[in-house]
Amino acid sequence: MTQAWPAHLFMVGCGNMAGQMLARWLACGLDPARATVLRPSGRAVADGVQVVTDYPASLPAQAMVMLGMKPYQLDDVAVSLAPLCTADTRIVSILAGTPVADLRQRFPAVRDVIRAMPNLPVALGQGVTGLYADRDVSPSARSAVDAIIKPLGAAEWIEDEGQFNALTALSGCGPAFLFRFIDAFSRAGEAIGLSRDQAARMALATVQGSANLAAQADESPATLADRVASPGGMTREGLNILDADNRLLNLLSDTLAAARDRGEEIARAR
Ligand SMILES: NC(=O)C1=CN([C@@H]2O[C@H](COP(=O)(O)OP(=O)(O)OC[C@H]3O[C@@H](n4cnc5c(N)ncnc54)[C@H](O)[C@@H]3O)[C@@H](O)[C@H]2O)C=CC1
Ligand SMILES: O=C(O)[C@@H]1CCC=N1
Repeated sequence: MTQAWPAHLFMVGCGNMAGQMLARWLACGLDPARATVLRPSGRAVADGVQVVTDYPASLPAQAMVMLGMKPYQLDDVAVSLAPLCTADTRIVSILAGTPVADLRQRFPAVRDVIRAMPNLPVALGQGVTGLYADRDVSPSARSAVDAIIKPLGAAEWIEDEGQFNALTALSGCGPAFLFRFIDAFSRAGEAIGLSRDQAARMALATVQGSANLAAQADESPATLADRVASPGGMTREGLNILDADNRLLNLLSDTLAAARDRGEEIARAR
C-alpha cells in the first residue's frame, strides 16, 4: 500500500523529538516541499523543507499542524496559531501533560485534535507512539494520523485519556530509563573487573540482542529469563538479587509513577 501523507505538514518546533519524526518521514518519502517548520532559531532542518521564524498569513489548506515545542510554550504559540486555524486544520500534539481539553480551548476552530506521544527510536522506524483522540475527532483524521505514524514504528491507541500520562511514562520517557539501564549495566560490568570499553560494548550488545530475541520469541520475557538460569547456576544468583523483595519491579514502578505524576502536575499547572 502506498504511504499517504498530509496535504501539508506544518511543524511548530522541531527539536530532539519532532526532528527525529521529520527525519524519518523524509526518509520514508515525504516530499520536503509539503513540510514547513516554524522554529525561532530559523536553523535549516533538511534539504527542501521550508523553515520560518514567524507565522505565515495563513496555513495551507488541510494542513496537519504538529505541536512539537515545549508544553509551557503552548499559550504563546496558541495566540499566534489559533487565528490561522480553520475547520479543515488538523492538530497533532506531542506536548507532554497537555490534555485535549486544553488544546480545544486554545484552538476552538479545530475539530480534529489528536494527542500523540512518540519516543526517540522513531528515528529508526522502531518507535512507539501512543495516541488518543476523543469522540469529536473524525474517522478520516484518525486514519490520516495512523498513516503518518506508521513509518515511525508501533502505534498504540488508548480509549481513556486518563491513561495518557502512564503511557507517556512507559514509552515516551522509556528510552531515557533504558539508556540509564544500559549505562548502569556497563558500569556494573566495569565494577566487577571488565575494562570500561569492553563492558560498554558488551552491555549494549547484550541489551540489543536480548530485546531482539524477546521481540521474536513466543515466550514472555519472564519465561526467557528463567531459560537463561540453569538450576543452581550463576544467573539464578543474579536474578535472586533483582527479585528480592521485588526490588527491580518496585524501582521501575516508582520510576514510572514519578514520571506519570509529573505529567499530572504539568496539566494541573495550566
Ligand atoms: N524528547 C523526547 O524524547 C520526547 C519529547 N516529547 C515532547 O516533545 C516536545 C519537544 O521536546 P524536545 O524535542 O525534547 O524539546 P527541544 O527543546 O529539543 O525542541 C523544542 C523545539 O521548539 C522550538 N521552539 C522553542 N520556542 C518556540 C516557540 N515559541 N514557538 C515555536 N517553537 C518553539 C525550538 O526551536 C525547538 O525546535 C515536548 O512537548 C515534549 O513533551 C514527546 C515525546 C518524547
Ligand atoms: O520529559 C518529558 O517531559 C518528555 C515526555 C516524554 C519524553 N520527554
